[in-house]
Amino acid sequence: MAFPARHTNNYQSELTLQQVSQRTLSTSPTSFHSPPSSYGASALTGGAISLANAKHLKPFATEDIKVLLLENVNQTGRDILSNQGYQVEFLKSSLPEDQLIEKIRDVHVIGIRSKTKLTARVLKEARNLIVVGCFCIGTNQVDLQYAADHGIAVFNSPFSNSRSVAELVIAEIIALARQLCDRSNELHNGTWNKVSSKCWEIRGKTLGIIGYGHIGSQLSVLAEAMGMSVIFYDVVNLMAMGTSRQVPTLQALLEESDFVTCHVPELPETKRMIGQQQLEQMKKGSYLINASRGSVVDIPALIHAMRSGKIAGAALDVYPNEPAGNGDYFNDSLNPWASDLRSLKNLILTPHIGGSTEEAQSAIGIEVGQNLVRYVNEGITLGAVNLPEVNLRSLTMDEPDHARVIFIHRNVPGVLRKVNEILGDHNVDKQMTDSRGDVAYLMADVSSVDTSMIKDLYERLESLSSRIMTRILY
Ligand SMILES: NC(=O)C1=CN([C@@H]2O[C@H](COP(=O)(O)OP(=O)(O)OC[C@H]3O[C@@H](n4cnc5c(N)ncnc54)[C@H](O)[C@@H]3O)[C@@H](O)[C@H]2O)C=CC1
Ligand SMILES: O=C(O)C(=O)COP(=O)(O)O
Repeated sequence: MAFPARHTNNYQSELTLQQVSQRTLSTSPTSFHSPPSSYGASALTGGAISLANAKHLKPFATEDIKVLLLENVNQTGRDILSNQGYQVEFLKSSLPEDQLIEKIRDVHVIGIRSKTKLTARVLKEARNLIVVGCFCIGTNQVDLQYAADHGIAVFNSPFSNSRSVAELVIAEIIALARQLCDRSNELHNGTWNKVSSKCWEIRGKTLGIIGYGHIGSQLSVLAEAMGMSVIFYDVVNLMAMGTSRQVPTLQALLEESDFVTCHVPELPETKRMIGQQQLEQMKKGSYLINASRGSVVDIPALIHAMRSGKIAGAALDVYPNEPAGNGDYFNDSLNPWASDLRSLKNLILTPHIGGSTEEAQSAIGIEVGQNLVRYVNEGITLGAVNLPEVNLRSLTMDEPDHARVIFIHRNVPGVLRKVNEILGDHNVDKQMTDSRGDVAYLMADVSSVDTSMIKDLYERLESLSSRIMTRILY
């Protein structure tokens, strides 16, 4: 159980420390809860330690843990969280900011995908939040620094949908080269238009990959298997897969490629990295694909390059503004150039479906769901994208009077001395601490503690000026 889940300065202004402690104590069973039989030990321990008699730590009464899942998170993830006894609210779409703020006030855990923007303004209202699960790859939608500074861990699924994106891009390369979508649309409208002019095989053509990470490198292998030559540009020196080749500059890639595809994260440096100048550097009659983030390509510049014939076709899966849910939304009020895009030939427009396959969504649900449970119940931050990664081996059932102390604090000199003075009255079995930038994460297992000692430990840790968040699991 956690003692208590979280209270920040905001929270403190509503409930005094004592009220928080009393409330948590009164609702907190001090005894060990057996995990539901449907739930495997490896999920709880993250597989790090598979002791047959591992003691599964729990936050305060698990039914008090409130989870909000937005954007149609997969059933696998929903089941993992529900099976813990948490209260899970599930919504199919994202929420407008005002509704999000209302909902986020109460929850300890929020699960989102790429649409929900967890800005500082939203997170400021999330006074009970301890963890965010991004059930996707990208984490650009979350203010990661604000979250870290307030002790909110953020997890994602770094590669569960990479293959799905790579396969979509392969499909798009062939579809663009053969003007497949135009032919299909024409025939849907009753027009037979059998042409070969400017339709190509992809064999022997050069694919230029911008960003050679999980998706880019996977795509490289698939493209070579179909006879393409692959070059890539990345800010990091990377091992080339197969016979692909890293080029030194973006310009070199653009000048040499028949197909250019973007697989970089959204960063200040990647914002409009494909603009008018870069489109001019591309070969005449080449193709552009963007399934990374909508901010990476300057769309008005692309429209111009396609109208002029410089770019023979393009595929876009992502846009600067995307609607919160499904419906009739792709119009000029969402993005001012939407109708211009819709009028272009050989332009494939897809609604951010790169990672939308059964396989990817199911795997992401499991991975992020397990990470969330492991963090809530055991405080383990392995895989967190904004906090130091800290793990401790599980407590065992032979250690009934143990508690796990988690102290997230500002990384300033002298904190460990003070923490150890507080823990020093107890037997500290094991302790691990690490820092990431300004934030440090300490986890310690202490033995021979009863509830009143835990309350005392909690209050003394909370009184340290460096404290960001204290949780005690037992
Ligand atoms: N359309 C969709 O449904 C999906 C879109 N994505 C997007 O794709 C992006 C890439 O995904 P992964 O390959 O998994 O990421 P990754 O982190 O494995 O790889 C990104 C690569 O980009 C490189 N990079 C960063 N800044 C760069 C720059 N300025 N110039 C050149 N290279 C740069 C990095 O060094 C890294 O090698 C994600 O961040 C996400 O935004 C991811 C999954 C699904
Ligand atoms: O994984 C990502 O970063 C994606 O862009 C996919 O996002 P989604 O889960 O489809 O909202």
